[in-house]
Amino acid sequence: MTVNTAELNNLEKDQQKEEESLNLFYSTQTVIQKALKKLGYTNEMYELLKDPIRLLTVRIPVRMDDGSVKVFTGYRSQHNDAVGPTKGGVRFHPEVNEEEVKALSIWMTLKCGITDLPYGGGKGGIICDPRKMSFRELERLSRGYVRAISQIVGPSKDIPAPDVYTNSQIMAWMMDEYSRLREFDSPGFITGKPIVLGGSQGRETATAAGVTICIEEAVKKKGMELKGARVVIQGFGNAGSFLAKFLHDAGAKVVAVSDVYGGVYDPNGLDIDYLLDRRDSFGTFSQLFKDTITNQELLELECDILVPAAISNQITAKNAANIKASIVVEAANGPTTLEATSILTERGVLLVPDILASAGGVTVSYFEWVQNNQGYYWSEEEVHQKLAKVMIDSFENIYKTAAAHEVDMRLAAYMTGIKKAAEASRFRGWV
Ligand SMILES: NC(=O)C1=CN([C@@H]2O[C@H](COP(=O)(O)OP(=O)(O)OC[C@H]3O[C@@H](n4cnc5c(N)ncnc54)[C@H](O)[C@@H]3O)[C@@H](O)[C@H]2O)C=CC1
Ligand SMILES: O=C(O)CCC(=O)C(=O)O
Repeated sequence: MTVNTAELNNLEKDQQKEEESLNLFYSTQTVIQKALKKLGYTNEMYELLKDPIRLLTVRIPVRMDDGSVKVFTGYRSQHNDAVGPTKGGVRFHPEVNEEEVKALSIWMTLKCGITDLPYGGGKGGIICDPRKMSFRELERLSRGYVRAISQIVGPSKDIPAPDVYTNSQIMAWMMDEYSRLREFDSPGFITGKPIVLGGSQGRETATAAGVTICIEEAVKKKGMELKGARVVIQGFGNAGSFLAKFLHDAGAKVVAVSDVYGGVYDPNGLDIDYLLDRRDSFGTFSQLFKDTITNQELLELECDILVPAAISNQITAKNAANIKASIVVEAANGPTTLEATSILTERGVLLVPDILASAGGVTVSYFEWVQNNQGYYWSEEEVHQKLAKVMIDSFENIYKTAAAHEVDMRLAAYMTGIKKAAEASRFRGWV
């Protein structure tokens, strides 16, 4: 078969388009530009907000248990600090890269804007596979990361938190290392800590609680009932596992859940308590089962509500037409590409975007930081009531913005989220 030059050019263009749609940073910039334009800002504002103001790349030498030294690469990206200190999680994952961390830090600005928190966005990551490291190696890596980024972080500069494959133990080591460096106790340096070290009630389940509230609101908008609704969840870590529990307890039928290796499916509903009991600290359980499905099969299952709660780029132009759910709620950061967003929206699927749906985590992180600053701690009930108000108000605001501007929920969320950073930058005279 011969292919002529025009066909080759088209093939290259198609390939480029596909690559672009999977590039989180590029697609984020595209939506930021649209949102700023809709809000009437000049291109200068876009020039300021299209990139993080600061990105630090660090090399972290770690003595491994066998005596050898391994050098890890890490990042901390600070998108915009016009509103206040930057805030966002740290991810430990083999696929962490600079572009991803930059995009994630922009999304943190948007989440903080949507929920009206006094922060800009930050995010960090280390290229590593914590599943293949010992407890002590992880401790040395966590402490090394804090020493490497210590100049640009702090309780009123940039406040880290947990994200993929990091947890309250890692936050505790990081807080301890920072406190040692500064020679005073600094609980407000990081959130997502164990309760005994100044962690907040409800932070561990906050992301899932926020997603649950968004699902309740979305179900109402669609005129559906949560009780009996069939739910599929991709990912069974911090976000996915607690979400499965909350929805199961609310009477929904969780028919499938998955981890990195695959998923389990039962059209009659899964035994969520059993799965919670069997998962490990990395949100892994599926290897205990013989009869599993792939993550791709899971996304396309018959269901009413689909929640991607694992990693990015899961719903793409290739599978968006096969998604059966009428509500998709993004617990993960960046699980749906822009092309897939258009396909789902055109098909009438209600898509609740990541920067709204997963904002419960940073909201309760803010509550944790406030409690650390005032040295007075709230009950779980108080935290939950405050979180519910923030999530319901944010959902309603974005739903109304989408209707008023006749745009999808993602663009409406970007418009709402970017406004605060843009206005703060304008008042400071930066643009
Ligand atoms: N933990 C938090 O407070 C927040 C988390 N998120 C987002 O939620 C998502 C999940 O985060 P966590 O639950 O904290 O992480 P986690 O590390 O606790 O769990 C991750 C889950 O995803 C699964 N997974 C990993 N790679 C996968 C792949 N290639 N395909 C399918 N499943 C895969 C893992 O097996 C595990 O079940 C991420 O996108 C994260 O950025 C968003 C806001 C806050
Ligand atoms: O809790 C936080 O500060 C940040 C959580 C986070 O990294 C996220 O929402 O993606």
